[in-house]
Amino acid sequence: MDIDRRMQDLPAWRREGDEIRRTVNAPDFPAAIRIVDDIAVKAEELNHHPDIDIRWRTLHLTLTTHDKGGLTDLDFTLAALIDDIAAKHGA
Ligand SMILES: C[C@H](O)[C@H](O)[C@H]1CNC2=NC(N)=NC(=O)C2=N1
Repeated sequence: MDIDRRMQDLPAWRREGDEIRRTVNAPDFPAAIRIVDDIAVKAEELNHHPDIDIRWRTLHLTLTTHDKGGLTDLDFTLAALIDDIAAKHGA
C-alpha cells in the first residue's frame, strides 16, 4: 500500500510512524460526545477501533492496526469515515 498516496486524500491526518492522528475540534462538549458515539458505530461495523482522547470539545484520534503491526486499508477507511462524521457535526 502506498501510504503517502493515501495520506494525500486525508489532509486533516498526520502520520507518526505506524500511526495516523488527527485532532477534531467540536463546537461544544455534547457535540464532541456525539462524534465519538457515531465513530463507535462505524468502529464496531468495521471491527476497527480508534484510540480517542477526549479533552472538553477537542478529540485526539489515533489509528493503527495493532494486529498487523502497522497501517492498513482499514485505518484509511475509518479515517475517511471519521472526517465525514466530524464534518456532519460541524467540526
Ligand atoms: C480481535 C479483534 O479483531 C482485534 O483486536 C481488532 C479490534 N480492533 C482493532 N482496532 C484497531 N485500530 N487495530 C486493531 O488491530 C484492532 N484489532
